[in-house]
Amino acid sequence: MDNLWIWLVAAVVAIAVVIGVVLAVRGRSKPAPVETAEPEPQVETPEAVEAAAPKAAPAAPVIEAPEPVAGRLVRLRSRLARSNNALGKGLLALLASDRLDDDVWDEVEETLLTADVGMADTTAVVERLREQVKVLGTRDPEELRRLLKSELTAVLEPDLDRSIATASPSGSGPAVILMVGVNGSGKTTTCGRVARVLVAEGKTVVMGAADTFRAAAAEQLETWGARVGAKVVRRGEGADPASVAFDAVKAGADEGADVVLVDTAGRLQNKSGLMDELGKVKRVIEKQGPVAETLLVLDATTGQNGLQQAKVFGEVVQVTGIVLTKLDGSAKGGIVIAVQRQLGVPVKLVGLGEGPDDLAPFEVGAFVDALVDGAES
Ligand SMILES: Nc1nc2c(ncn2[C@@H]2O[C@H](COP(=O)(O)OP(=O)(O)OP(=O)(O)O)[C@@H](O)[C@H]2O)c(=O)[nH]1
Repeated sequence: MDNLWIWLVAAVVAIAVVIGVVLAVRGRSKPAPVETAEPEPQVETPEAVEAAAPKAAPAAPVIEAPEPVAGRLVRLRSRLARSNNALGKGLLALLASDRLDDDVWDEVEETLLTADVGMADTTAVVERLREQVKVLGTRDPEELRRLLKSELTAVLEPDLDRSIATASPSGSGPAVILMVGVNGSGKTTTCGRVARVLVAEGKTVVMGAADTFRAAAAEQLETWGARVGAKVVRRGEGADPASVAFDAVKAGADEGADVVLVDTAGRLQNKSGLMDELGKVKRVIEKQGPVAETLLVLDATTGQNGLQQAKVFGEVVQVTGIVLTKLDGSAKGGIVIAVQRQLGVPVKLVGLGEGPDDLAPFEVGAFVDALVDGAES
């Protein structure tokens, strides 16, 4: 019996040992526990950081929407009136004098001349006014105001076509608009502002930076292009302006653009060189088709001086419209009358500030109102 107990105990111990061994072996073959320790810090190079950073999509250029074009002159009237109040007020004060004698009429004439109206138109306006006042025998201020406005309106030829051509005269291909004028007059700014309006009207526009004389001009145009959503064709500084203009027109034609705006250089240090260059730009463009519009950009603050320079341009390229810039900075609104009359070309656009929407279609009625009535409505 004793032996039986000994054997039983031995058997239990043996079984326990076997089970222990089996469990120990299993335990060792278990997968190692997942390590939770922090990974070794790695040295990050700027390149690695850049590569690891999520790639941001290139920011789409923000295309700006311009203010409506219609009625801009009325909206910007205070800019005009600010510098021209003297003309209207001065004239009306004179006309309201107790006695309208020769001296007063001489003063009326002088006021118009000081406002840069120019000799021929001043004489014409004064003569007609004198006659009307005499015939009507009126001294009523409102009637005099009406007469003055009507005479100024007449010399500004309100029936001239002031639209900007946006169709090619040949009927196919883009309408090419050439921007000419002395440097600093505002050609590049005008290109950008016109493009801005055209794009907003749903037209596709290509701009050619044919002012290769001044590198900043091409950059300025490119900035405008990005803002308004218009492609800009440019070459390096000193490139042949005519070839840039040609390439811009070709790009416009290839892409089916509606309008190609060509910005040109305007330095006058070497007048004959400049004019030769301008003539060549036009000729080269015309190998692909006629120019739809040649806009002469004039700085209103240069007065009669600017007019002389403008005439030189007219001898080389056939100017079809005038853009009179910086009218906000000129106290001589009468220059509009002189420019149009002496160049025989309509003023189509006027610049009344440096802002992107400060270029207004010229409207005779709104202009004369602002000139005579000043800032009051
Ligand atoms: N106050 C005012 N400034 C204007 C107007 N139009 C243009 N300017 C400013 O005139 C300066 C010259 O304008 P640009 O467009 O560079 O002249 P540009 O004719 O292209 O000059 P170049 O490239 O040197 O031939 C800029 O500072 C414009 O902002 C305007 O109607 N009113």
